[in-house]
Amino acid sequence: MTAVKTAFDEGAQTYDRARRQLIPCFDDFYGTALALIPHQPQATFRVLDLGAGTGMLSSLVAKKFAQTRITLLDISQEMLDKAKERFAGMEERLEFIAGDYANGLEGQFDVILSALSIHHLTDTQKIKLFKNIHNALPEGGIFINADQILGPTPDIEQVYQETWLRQARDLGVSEVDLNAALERMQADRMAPLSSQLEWLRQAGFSSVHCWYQQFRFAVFSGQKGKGCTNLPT
Ligand SMILES: C[S@@+](CC[C@H](N)C(=O)[O-])C[C@H]1O[C@@H](n2cnc3c(N)ncnc32)[C@H](O)[C@@H]1O
Repeated sequence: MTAVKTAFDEGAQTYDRARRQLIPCFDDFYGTALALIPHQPQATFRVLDLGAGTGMLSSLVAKKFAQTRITLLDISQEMLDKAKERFAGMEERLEFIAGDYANGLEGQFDVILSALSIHHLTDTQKIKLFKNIHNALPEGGIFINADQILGPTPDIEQVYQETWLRQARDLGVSEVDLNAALERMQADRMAPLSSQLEWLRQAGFSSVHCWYQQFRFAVFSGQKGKGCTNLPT
């Protein structure tokens, strides 16, 4: 995990500026994750954002759900420091924890979500994390993961990678930001979507489903208990 921490500590200052180019489907990707949260805008509930980084996803949650308490967990203190700047004035609703979620989770949450982070774990660590997430949720609680996935075959993986590079360049990403992203991606441990959905089922989740995919980018979830409780219809 040291390589991941170092990569994000070093990239924290410039991380935000190329997000919309590096995630060509930005609005649908984050928007789907947000739409899956099974609560009314005025509801009070607890959210844990795994690998929250500079708070991109948490900020969307905080804006849509004005009463939530959000815990931002990240291994990089530098990324969390940028998140603190983003949330200046809202601190009473937020908790910032510097730590490695592969080492276990503390506390109970109604919604656990993550964006572009869990692909840094090995498969064994992902399987363990999914179990720990299930344990940290109440009945009806939901886990939502918006992440990069590995192509299920080498030729499909090549299409994912080439499509991503072309789309990012078409959107005008600078070579500096693209190279920084490619450098960070050296530490990626992506897994195919089908494996991850199976690991969620094995961890005890129901209604395990991928709700959105655009080549490399997928949004999938599982609920604890009966499943599809209060999901948007
Ligand atoms: C690509 S950034 C995504 C940040 C944010 N979720 C977003 O959507 O912009 C990945 C983040 O995950 C964090 N991260 C990676 N592995 C982690 C781990 N095992 N424990 C905690 N944070 C981790 C990194 O430090 C980094 O801030």
